[in-house]
Amino acid sequence: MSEVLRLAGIEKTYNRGKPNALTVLDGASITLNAGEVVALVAPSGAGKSTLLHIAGLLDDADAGEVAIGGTVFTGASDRKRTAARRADVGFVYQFHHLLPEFSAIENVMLPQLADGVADGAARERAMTLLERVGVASRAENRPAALSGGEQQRVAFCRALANAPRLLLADEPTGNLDPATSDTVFGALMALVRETGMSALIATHNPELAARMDRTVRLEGGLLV
Ligand SMILES: Nc1ncnc2c1ncn2[C@@H]1O[C@H](COP(=O)(O)OP(=O)(O)OP(=O)(O)O)[C@@H](O)[C@H]1O
Repeated sequence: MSEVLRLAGIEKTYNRGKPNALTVLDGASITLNAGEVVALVAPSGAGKSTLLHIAGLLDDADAGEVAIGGTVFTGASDRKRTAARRADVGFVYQFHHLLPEFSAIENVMLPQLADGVADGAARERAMTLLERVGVASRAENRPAALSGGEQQRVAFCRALANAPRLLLADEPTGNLDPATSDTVFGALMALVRETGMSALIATHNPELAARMDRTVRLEGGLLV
């Protein structure tokens, strides 16, 4: 099976060499194969966000190897990392981070336009994604006019707009009430399964974790 993400022996210490140095990752390793959806569980402050940022080439590890689609990015130039991030990785955060001055559909079109997709094609793909998660009727509204669950669904569509092979999500429904979280998470999982992408999804919710293929726990800087 083809490998989509490999983290090998990742180490990260904040404030390295200072009295307040804090080692967050101390040899964390994981491999995600194509189509695999993995729950990342950890106590607050254990380093989930740090790990996801390193996996998504947003932050550098002190040691260890990050490979996406079999290409190793350790020591790669910023240009190469940015290109890989744009082409291969979709991010979803606890808060949607949609651009407030653009409509829902424009938010989903923007990453495609930045990638050189023509306006018409970008609009069509955005609409298809919004339909799949049940928010097509709100496409022309700005984020402020949408409910929290709707905003988060639009954020999922934006993360998947460029058909990345890897989705990294940090408590993607952590901001929603339990019932909404359950439905909105279902919409995300349906999209992920349909596209066959791999995903690493941080969650505190054991019920959501149980809906993924397996769970890894971040403990003492290691993934177990
Ligand atoms: N830039 C930074 N400089 C110094 N310390 C940091 C920095 N970023 C994070 N930390 C610390 O590293 C630890 C891990 O942070 P991180 O955000 O990765 O945890 P987390 O598991 O995502 O937490 P939560 O579930 O609460 O969001 C925390 O103790 C945090 O205070």
